[in-house]
Amino acid sequence: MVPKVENPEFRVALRGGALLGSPRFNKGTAFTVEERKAFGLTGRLPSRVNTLDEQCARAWDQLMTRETPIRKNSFLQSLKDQNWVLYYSLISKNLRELVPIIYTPTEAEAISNYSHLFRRSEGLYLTFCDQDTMEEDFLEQTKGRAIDLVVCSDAEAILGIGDQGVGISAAKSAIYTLIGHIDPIKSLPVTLDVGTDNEDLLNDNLYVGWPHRRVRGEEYDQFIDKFVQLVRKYFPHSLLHFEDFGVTNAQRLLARYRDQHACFNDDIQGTGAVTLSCIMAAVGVTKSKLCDQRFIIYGAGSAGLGIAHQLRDAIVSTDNLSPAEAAKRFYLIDKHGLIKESLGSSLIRDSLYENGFVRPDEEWEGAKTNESGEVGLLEVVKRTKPTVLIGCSTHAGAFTEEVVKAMAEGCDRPIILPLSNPSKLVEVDPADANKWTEGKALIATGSPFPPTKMPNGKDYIIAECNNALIYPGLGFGAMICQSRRMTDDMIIAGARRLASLSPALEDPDNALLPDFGDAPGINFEVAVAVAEQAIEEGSAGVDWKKEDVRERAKERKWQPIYGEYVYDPEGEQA
Ligand SMILES: NC(=O)C1=CN([C@@H]2O[C@H](COP(=O)(O)OP(=O)(O)OC[C@H]3O[C@@H](n4cnc5c(N)ncnc54)[C@H](O)[C@@H]3O)[C@@H](O)[C@H]2O)C=CC1
Ligand SMILES: CC(=O)C(=O)O
Ligand SMILES: [Mg+2]
Repeated sequence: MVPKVENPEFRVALRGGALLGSPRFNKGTAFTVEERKAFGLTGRLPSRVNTLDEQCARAWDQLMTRETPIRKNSFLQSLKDQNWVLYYSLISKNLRELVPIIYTPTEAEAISNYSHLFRRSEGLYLTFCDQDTMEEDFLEQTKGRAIDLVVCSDAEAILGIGDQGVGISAAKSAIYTLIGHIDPIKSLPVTLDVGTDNEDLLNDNLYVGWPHRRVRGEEYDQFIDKFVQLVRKYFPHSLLHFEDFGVTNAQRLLARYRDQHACFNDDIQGTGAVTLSCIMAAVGVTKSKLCDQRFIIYGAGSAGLGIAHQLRDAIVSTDNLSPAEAAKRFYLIDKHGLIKESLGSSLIRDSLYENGFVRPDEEWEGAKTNESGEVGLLEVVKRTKPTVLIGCSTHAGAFTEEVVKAMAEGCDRPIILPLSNPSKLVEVDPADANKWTEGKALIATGSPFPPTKMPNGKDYIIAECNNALIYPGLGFGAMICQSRRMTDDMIIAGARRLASLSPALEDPDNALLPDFGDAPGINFEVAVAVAEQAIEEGSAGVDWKKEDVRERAKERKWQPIYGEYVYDPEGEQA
């Protein structure tokens, strides 16, 4: 049954302790007197019946007694384990304050301590050594559930903190619910545990994942394929979201499966989309065009590749350039310096080469290099005079004063996006970038940062250019219209809609992207744009019409409010 937005009614088969132990159905002290009688709860609860608002007030007070972000994160995790409606309601009412607690930056700390903070399992764990029972395990966990969304990770490249063995899917799933209105019972976070190469975890007796080196090659591919085929078989209309895979697997898996199923790689496509929106807003402020920009992308992994492709495609479609011409505007840098022809071959560099992103050697003759012949960021900045500098390298502090000042010499309003997460890995603190450019830089970051002061004393709000500002809407849009694919045009439609809602379009001194506090409404608009595009290109379900999208999307929104329960031994159980 799809709950309606107001007063959803559920037929529930659970009673007593089992009902209080179900985070989906538990209401705690908000069970009404009638429900307490019908479900055997009268003796299990204190007398007073609370409203959801009262419960939120109590939970907020308790949360505030936890002094550090990580303790707040643990408290909220426990709340999620107990009562979904209360958890999502509390965070929805305080999005700006609490998203940084359950997502970047605090979630990075929680994931790196996953085994030590572990209390209760969440979602589906598929472990390489148990793959003989993969189908049984999959069915057991999804029994009776109409899954619309599967969020999976093999945890090889979590945020900027690398191989963590286990983690992230549940946090990304929660953001889908908070910002994208997706019913949590329809969303399945999946941990694909293929081992870890993280020595600290392998040597940790409390490590809860599979204590084995990462499985790679053919065996890895077969394991992932077995999982993807289960998703396709049992939930053919679901969206399959890949998160924080290592860059090679991220790229390969997306290419392999995106024509078979609605697949989405958040680090590649979600980051590409939100960065495109941010830069569209910034070029609106500078009154220039996308094709007028010179882009340096510092970090050529999943995020860097996704950003380069998304920007290049947008230049092609907006400014009518050929892909090869558009690619000439980009300078990509990885940990071996500027990616130019003589840097040597790798799967990633080869694919960059095919797409025209590798710079010709002759262009760099005479450039200053290090002893290994690599051309570093400062030299690239000095020689190319970029208008846009994007960081997705995990290299904290890489955008030094010298780099930022060199950039500011070459353009009036440098667009500087240090996107690495969590906050401690940011390529430049926005306050420094603002100071070194005398307030001229247009800045957005991957994790939240406080506003900085403009020379005129006004606050400059640092937009959060994080894929979480767009992936929930992209996903919701694809899901509601049962799109068989997540196409590039659907993603661009979502990115354009987000860009059109930028506060900087009305006031050039305002943030480049909307505030996270407004993310649910913004993502609803993104979802509508995505579904409209899916219908236009024939990817959506047959009964979808563009003019109905908005109303139908509204009906599908999940809200954190308590339903009314009727006891029914044949009813829902989890
Ligand atoms: N704001 C957002 O929405 C997103 C931010 N990110 C962040 O971007 C960062 C990178 O993530 P992924 O692309 O997934 O990682 P990745 O491991 O796929 O790529 C990292 C890239 O940075 C390069 N790199 C590493 N150290 C470097 C150094 N010292 N100098 C120059 N280049 C260096 C590597 O060669 C590689 O090309 C992470 O901090 C991640 O949290 C990733 C996805 C979304
Ligand atoms: C935001 C995100 O997906 C990352 O940092 O990996
Ligand atoms: Mg990620």
